[in-house]
Amino acid sequence: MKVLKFGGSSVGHPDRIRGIVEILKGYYATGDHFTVVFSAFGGVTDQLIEMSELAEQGDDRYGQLFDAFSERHQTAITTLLGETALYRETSQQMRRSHEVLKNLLYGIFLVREASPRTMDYVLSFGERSSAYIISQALQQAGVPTEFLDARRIIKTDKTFGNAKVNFEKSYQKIKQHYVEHPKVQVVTGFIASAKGGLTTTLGRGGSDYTASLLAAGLKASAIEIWTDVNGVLTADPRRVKKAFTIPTMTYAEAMEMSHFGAKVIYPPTLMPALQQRIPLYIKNTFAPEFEGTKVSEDSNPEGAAVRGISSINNVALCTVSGTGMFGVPGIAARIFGALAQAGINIILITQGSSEHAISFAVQPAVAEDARLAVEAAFAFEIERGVVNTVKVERELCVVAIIGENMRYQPGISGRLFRALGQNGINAVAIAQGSSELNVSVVIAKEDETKALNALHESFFLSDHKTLHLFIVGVGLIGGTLLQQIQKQNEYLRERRGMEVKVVGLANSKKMLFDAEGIDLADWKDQLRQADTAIDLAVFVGRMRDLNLSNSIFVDNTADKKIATFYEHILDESISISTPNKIATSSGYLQYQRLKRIAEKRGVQFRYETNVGAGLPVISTLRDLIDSGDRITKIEGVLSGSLSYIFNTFDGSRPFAAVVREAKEKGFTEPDPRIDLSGKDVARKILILARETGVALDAEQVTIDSFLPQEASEAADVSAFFTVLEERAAYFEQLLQQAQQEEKVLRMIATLEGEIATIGIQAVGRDNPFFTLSGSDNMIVFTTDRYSVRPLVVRGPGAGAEVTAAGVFAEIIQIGTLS
Ligand SMILES: NC(=O)C1=CN([C@@H]2O[C@H](COP(=O)(O)OP(=O)(O)OC[C@H]3O[C@@H](n4cnc5c(N)ncnc54)[C@H](O)[C@@H]3O)[C@@H](O)[C@H]2O)C=CC1
Ligand SMILES: N[C@@H](CC=O)C(=O)O
Ligand code: NA
Repeated sequence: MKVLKFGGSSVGHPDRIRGIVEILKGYYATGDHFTVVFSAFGGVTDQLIEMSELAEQGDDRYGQLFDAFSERHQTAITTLLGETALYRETSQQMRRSHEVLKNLLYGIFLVREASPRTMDYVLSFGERSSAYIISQALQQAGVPTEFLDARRIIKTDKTFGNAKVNFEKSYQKIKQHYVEHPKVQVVTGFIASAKGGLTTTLGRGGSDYTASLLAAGLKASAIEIWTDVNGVLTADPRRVKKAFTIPTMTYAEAMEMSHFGAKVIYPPTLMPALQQRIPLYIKNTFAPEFEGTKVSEDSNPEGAAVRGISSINNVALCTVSGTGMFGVPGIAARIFGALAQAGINIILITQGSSEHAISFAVQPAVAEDARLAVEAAFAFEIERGVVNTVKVERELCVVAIIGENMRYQPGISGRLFRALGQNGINAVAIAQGSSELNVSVVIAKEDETKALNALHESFFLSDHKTLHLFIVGVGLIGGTLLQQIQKQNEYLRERRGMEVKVVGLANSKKMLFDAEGIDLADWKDQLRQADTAIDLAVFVGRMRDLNLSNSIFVDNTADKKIATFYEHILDESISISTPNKIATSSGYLQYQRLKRIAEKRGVQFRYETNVGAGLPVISTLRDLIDSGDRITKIEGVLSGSLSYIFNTFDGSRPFAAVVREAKEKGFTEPDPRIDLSGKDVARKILILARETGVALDAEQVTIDSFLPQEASEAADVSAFFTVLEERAAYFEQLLQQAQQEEKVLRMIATLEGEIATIGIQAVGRDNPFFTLSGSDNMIVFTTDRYSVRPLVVRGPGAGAEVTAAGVFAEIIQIGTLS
């Protein structure tokens, strides 16, 4: 024998009931014995409460609600039974029953009173109507059924609203009834009766309770709870989009999950069945073929350590502290005694072993009462200053990981706190029961969704991670990056288990957000049509408010302003990847501060493309230093555009034309004067110096400019090109001089000790920089270990594809680390 229960919205509408009839027909066809429990049609219990309240207040609008109630059931009968004899019988029977309810409501209206006893009777009409109608529909579908009013078999005391079951008597009646009634019994959930035939109800989760009592009384082989979701999920799917069904879990785990508000089952009411170890299946009426969740006592120590993640979304944390608490027995008893006396339920308790403070979480609504109760209990100590007044912190929530197997696996808490820490979520209080069934952490309420997602990703989807990108600047590099992401997303998803979503995008005019990810196929149109003007402060505010896990800010501009927001962004625990050199090459103190904040917040501040574009220059330098090498000299051709210009300028075209070409090819900075003046190279050698630990500032880099003075002083880019054109002969002369000596021109940067210099040099065949071509960069590291033959990094050091790819790779690295 199996006990099935259908409830909530799965009995909300005749169409859905038809689905249930189909499921039950299937059961009947297999020849298995079963009985089925129904709760009232979705929303009906609340409507009955509302009618009674109106009637009690003398408000005759209760009549309209009653009419709607009656109509709803008649419509269900018509829809389910059509024009048949059974329809007429059912409809009439229902009218007779509802007439009683109508009179009852009128009685309440007259005496202006709805006692708990009366209310239980009123509420019984919900289950009695639904179970009766469905039993008739099943009969019509060929399943021989009988409607069973559970008041006949479940006996309770007279605690109306939440009656206590007389198990012995109920089990006996259940057994007897089922022996005498071989047809499929269609049972009303939630209701029972007390001595004298008085109607009672079973309290929260009442219909589950009915099913559980039947299962225990009948020694059933299984209970199936049919609802409107795919079993118990790893997390609340409204908050965690990637939550999935937990295929098996233990009773204890199911109880923990439900305590935290996974509303699928209400285990306290399932106790009778659980005590007899009857397995429980949670299934979806809308997807009957789906396996759902099996809850049983089988635990599998080999299985996943964490089964589910849950939260309580609003708590207040009260802390009692003071010097008078250390080593004094009875303090905890007094605190919790006072709270018990005030009728306050405690959600979580923590005390550090210094015994200096005890914290407990309660519902915010009772926090003030809790404070008063404890302060009254400790009035004497508070007056003497040995116990402090109670500190109440609000706007908090509790997130918890749940699983029986946690106790077998070390490292679970480490993972928990790493996931929270990397997302900038501060743990206010921590509690873990010694059963290790759950680890609970109190955090800020605003971080709840982010925390749930971060934890879910960390424990269930370690091979499935979503990165949330906020990209500012969609020029050459930014635009190419978006193209690369769009092209590579499928590979990353399938091969690396990584989803890269661009959730914020801005150019110099507009900004655009979509937490689900902006469609990269037409980001240009979307940005053009966006109605929000770019405002960086607002952009940063939105990043914070969206509060998404694994958020990364990508600055693809050359703008100074944006760099001023970096500190704030890192402080919000958002990582940064940028090709923009402004932040790293401005004041040394700011550079240091950014690194410190990133470290403090456990996020990444990365800028590999600042030097050598996509070439691994900064990472190589870091590897050398981290592994204990000492840098003695760095020499390099660090400008892609100058490299290209000198490799291309052969006298056949004017110098200005070659510079223009370098700009068109995307090698120069948005303002090419920055490259030609040596400023860009100066920034790069400065960054390398800083990475080696030399605290240089820009003024300390000596630049030996090769530009004629008028070019250096040109007011804007167009004036600059005019000067380059006018001074064509000057550049030709530079070239000829080099050519006469069979040399080539190179802009070379050098760092030796604390001295950084930059200058143009004519180099011959014996010089390693001689052979460079295209936009090549070449960085030569001389170190203690690489002293005779230095370590060399060489390759294209500018250009859209290689630079964007460098940024993209860095984004993936950040994602892998987080
Ligand atoms: N082009 C290259 O080969 C390399 C470039 N970089 C760096 O990459 C960055 C971007 O360079 P490109 O893409 O070549 O320049 P770009 O001029 O093509 O793109 C920059 C974009 O940023 C936008 N922008 C400027 N200020 C903005 C603001 N406040 N808000 C929103 N958008 C803003 C501009 O409108 C422009 O579309 C620069 O910092 C550059 O130094 C780094 C390595 C190599
Ligand atoms: N404009 C730069 C691009 C890379 O940072 C260069 O020419 O090297
Ligand atoms: Na690089």
